[in-house]
Amino acid sequence: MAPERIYHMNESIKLILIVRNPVIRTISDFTQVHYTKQAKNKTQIPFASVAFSKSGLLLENYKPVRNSLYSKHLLRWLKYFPLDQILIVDGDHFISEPLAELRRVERFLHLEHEIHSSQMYFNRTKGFFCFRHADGKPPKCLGETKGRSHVEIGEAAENNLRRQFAPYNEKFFSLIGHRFDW
Ligand SMILES: Nc1ncnc2c1ncn2[C@@H]1O[C@H](COP(=O)(O)OS(=O)(=O)O)[C@@H](OP(=O)(O)O)[C@H]1O
Repeated sequence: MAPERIYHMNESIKLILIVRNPVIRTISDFTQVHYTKQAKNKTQIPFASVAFSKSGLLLENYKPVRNSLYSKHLLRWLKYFPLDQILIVDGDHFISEPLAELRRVERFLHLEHEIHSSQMYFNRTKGFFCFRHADGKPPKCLGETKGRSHVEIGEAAENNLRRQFAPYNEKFFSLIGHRFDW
């Protein structure tokens, strides 16, 4: 639905897709669900019971899982847009070297380099890079719901996720002509 609508709005639009290791993305999403439930005093459900069937199969419709099946989503966009209109940003690399990924975004959009290395600094308390405005305004980190410690889902669940994401990852790599170390 969305790709078709956007295509009709502007078929030469440039799209940016940010991805990270889908296992970590799923746990990150589940962590978000966990804290939202906690804030509402709702019962927490263990990861394995919502993400896997009784026999251990990945439940592809569980949102944190579904949104991490990149090949499925990308295929829908590729029906309307060629790959060279889509920039794939490496979200894991963005965490450790944000400026390098931001430069790629600037190049893709044919923008001048507006962000300088002096504006990105590592905030030890946050454990992530934060941003200094050029005009001397106070520096800005992302909010406290970004970059929290993840809920422990256990090694077996992580391995199960890794194994069942693998074919989707392979499909994604072949669609984009590039591999990630997931
Ligand atoms: N500089 C900086 N500061 C804080 N967080 C950073 C930063 N760069 C990347 N990230 C990662 O961004 C993740 C949150 O982005 P999301 O796309 O999940 O946000 S959103 O909830 O969809 O709005 C968030 O995921 P979690 O660590 O799981 O919270 C971060 O790992």
